[in-house]
Amino acid sequence: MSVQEPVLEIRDLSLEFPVFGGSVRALGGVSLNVMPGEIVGVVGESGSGKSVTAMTALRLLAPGSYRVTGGGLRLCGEDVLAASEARMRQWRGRRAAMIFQEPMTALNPTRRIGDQLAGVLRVHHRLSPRAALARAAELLRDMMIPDPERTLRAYPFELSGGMRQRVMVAMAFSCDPALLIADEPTTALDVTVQRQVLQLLRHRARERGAAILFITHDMAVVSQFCDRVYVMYAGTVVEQGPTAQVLGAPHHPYTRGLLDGLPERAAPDTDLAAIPGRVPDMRHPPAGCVFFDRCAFADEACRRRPELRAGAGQEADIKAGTASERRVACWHPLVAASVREPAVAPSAGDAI
Ligand SMILES: Nc1ncnc2c1ncn2[C@@H]1O[C@H](COP(=O)(O)OP(=O)(O)OP(=O)(O)O)[C@@H](O)[C@H]1O
Repeated sequence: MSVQEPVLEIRDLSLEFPVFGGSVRALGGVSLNVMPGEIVGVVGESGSGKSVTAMTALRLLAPGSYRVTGGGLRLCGEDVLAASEARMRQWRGRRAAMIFQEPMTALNPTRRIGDQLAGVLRVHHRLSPRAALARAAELLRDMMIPDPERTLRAYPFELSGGMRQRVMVAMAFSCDPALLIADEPTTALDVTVQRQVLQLLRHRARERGAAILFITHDMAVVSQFCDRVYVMYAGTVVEQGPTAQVLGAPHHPYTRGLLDGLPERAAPDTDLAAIPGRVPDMRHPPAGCVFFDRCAFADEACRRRPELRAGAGQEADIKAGTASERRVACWHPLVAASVREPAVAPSAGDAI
């Protein structure tokens, strides 16, 4: 793999789940890439397709439960959809490792932490039991776990949520992957512990030169943690770009809606803004803009599907090569639309 090649490259991926009487379109032409060492966020409400994107990168969805209807993806330059299952087993952990939200479901409750961590190390690095345990202790120390030897002797239920998540991160790093895929890794933790785990995760990734694909519904976490961000809605990317640009001046009304829901953006003593309406039923995906039903600026033009393109004022940046893939899928991006009145006033009673 060359230095310039993405560790993960998803191109126009469409995927559906067959369900009784039809199918659910989970992804409708998603393109996304992660360069070596980058921390890339994927943010959106529940049901927007974040987890399906993450799971597909490692082909972790149950075989036979889904259909890829278009596009493809490459991990470290090689085709994930065409790879054999034996090849995928080699890639999982080594090329990309997954960190899940709830470590209790990923860790075996009946085995000590040391056995589980050393087990992974022995398989992947062919270490002796003694050397594997020593390496496991080192990995825990790297994650700032006090008294690693004691933690190695513990069962998962004996550890706090924050410690279990640190163990999961240590395990994810055990095979030195080029990419970590973290699906809501700290959602179950309180804010202080969440921050500690994220800082450690980022520090370790930077140290090892690993990239992170970070799945979350939390814009605040994206702003603290990610270099670039993809905003997903109803199985599509509606906006993408460097985090500071996207969060500093969102072009898509949906991104703006997510940001307006942040506590620090709300005026004191007011309710948090919520985006009116609900995500479309993806058994019958909308033909035009996926955000049509909930968008205050939607008009007749929006009955056609907008492609991802450079936002208003970006053309010069693109020519100069400084646009860093800033894109928005909207017929009325907010830079232009902010001077207009909404076409339809959102109904407050419909808030989710
Ligand atoms: N096994 C499945 N069968 C049918 N539909 C599914 C299945 N898994 C996911 N979906 C559908 O695919 C779409 C995308 O789901 P996905 O889990 O990726 O969303 P998400 O953004 O990760 O949401 P959350 O934050 O709640 O996990 C949703 O419409 C979901 O209902």
